[in-house]
Amino acid sequence: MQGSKILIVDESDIARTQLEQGLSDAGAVVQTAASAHDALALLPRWPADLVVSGLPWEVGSMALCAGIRAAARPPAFMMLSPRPAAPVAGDGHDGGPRRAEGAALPAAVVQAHEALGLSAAGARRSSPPVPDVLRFHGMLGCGTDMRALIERLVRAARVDVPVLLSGPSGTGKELAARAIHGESARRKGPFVAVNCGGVPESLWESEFFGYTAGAFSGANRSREGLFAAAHGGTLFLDEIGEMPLVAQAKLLRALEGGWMRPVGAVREHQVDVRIVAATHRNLALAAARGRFRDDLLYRLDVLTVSLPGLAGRCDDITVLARHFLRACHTEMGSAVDGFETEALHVLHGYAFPGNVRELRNIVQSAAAFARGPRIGVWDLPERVCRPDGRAQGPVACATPPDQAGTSDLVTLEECKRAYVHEVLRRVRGNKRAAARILGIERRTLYRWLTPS
Ligand SMILES: Nc1ncnc2c1ncn2[C@@H]1O[C@H](COP(=O)(O)OP(=O)(O)OP(=O)(O)O)[C@@H](O)[C@H]1O
Repeated sequence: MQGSKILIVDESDIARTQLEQGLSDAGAVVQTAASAHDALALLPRWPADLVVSGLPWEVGSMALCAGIRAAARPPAFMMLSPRPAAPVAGDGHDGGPRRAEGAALPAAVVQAHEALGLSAAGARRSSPPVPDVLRFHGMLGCGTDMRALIERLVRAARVDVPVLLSGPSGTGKELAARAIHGESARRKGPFVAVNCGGVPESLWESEFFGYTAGAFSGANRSREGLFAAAHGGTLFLDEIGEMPLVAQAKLLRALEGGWMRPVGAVREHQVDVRIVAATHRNLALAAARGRFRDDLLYRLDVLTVSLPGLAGRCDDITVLARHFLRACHTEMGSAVDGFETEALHVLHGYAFPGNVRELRNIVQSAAAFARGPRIGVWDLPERVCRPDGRAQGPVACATPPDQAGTSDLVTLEECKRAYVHEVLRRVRGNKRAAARILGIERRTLYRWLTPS
């Protein structure tokens, strides 16, 4: 029932209200109509998973049923048996099917809904469709951008020259480097990764080139460096923009022909290593400012592959969120098995400054704290729902300079949505309580929550 879209059609206000409240409490998203005509007018705009009709067969239900069957994607149809006539003294049972009344009516619909196996279908239909998923050496995504990225990585893997991966933090640069290695002729050789920003300048040479016994005090034994460890394979230099200038000069020498000399050694060794480097910085700008060597940049910048930020890539967000949730099943034993449509909607609008890594963390935390079987808006971290967490759309990017300082302002509609989500989050998804706080009817809240 959770997330299923149900349209109730009944001429009686009382019956509609009873059903609406009972089914909403059971987790369904409910709309109502008083006649077959109104219902058929609503359905193209609001595709329901199930239509529940309390109209008599000849006066309404037959027309409704015929209209639904003509739809491109007909919802399931459930007809309530006729309302009992006014009781007649001494008439205990008329022999026909008895219609549940009062609180028993919604419960009977929920039961029938489940018996008909509509739950899963309903939930599936109310979520966005799953786009075709592309997988490449542990990378997931969909659409033309992902296809183009895979093609570029495959082409980069085929030629044995340095590759420079650029993109904001958490976009999958290390994953892409592993993919290039795994797809290349060097795949049987080692893949050695190092974060250049994490190696102190004083240790750089011994870390990368190794040292001989007695090269310095404490060097009792010789030790091979990262270049030697990557011989025959790929050396991944993450955050190369953070490398000290002195180290850059030494790296350049090693890249020219693969020659390097361990600290304390007399002779140079030649190693066969392919370099894949990554950065979140603009290296050309860093070079222009004298913080990165031009000649090293030219040497590295033979093939470049840029990885895009996650914000606004709705299909990828859906695919990745589901992928990380599946991982939570296996790694954390989480029983949460999906997302409320609205939660995905909120994720689609979030700016994701930490990109895919942040999405993974958000899903893990939501799965750990979720109260229901599916992740709802109220399970997402607060920052994701706040207006200042929203991705800046093309309109904001196009803000003219004389309006500088206003690009973080959102529309009234965005502000309303964010506030509604915040209220829902605080009341842990209780829509009755949220509607009370917002001062609106529950059906208005449902309408706001239904993506147009
Ligand atoms: N396309 C993707 N499919 C699946 N997982 C991904 C994808 N992109 C990134 N990830 C996951 O996101 C996390 C961050 O990825 P990764 O470390 O490769 O990013 P990065 O760009 O190298 O980050 P940084 O610049 O901070 O080092 C990892 O857990 C990675 O598995």
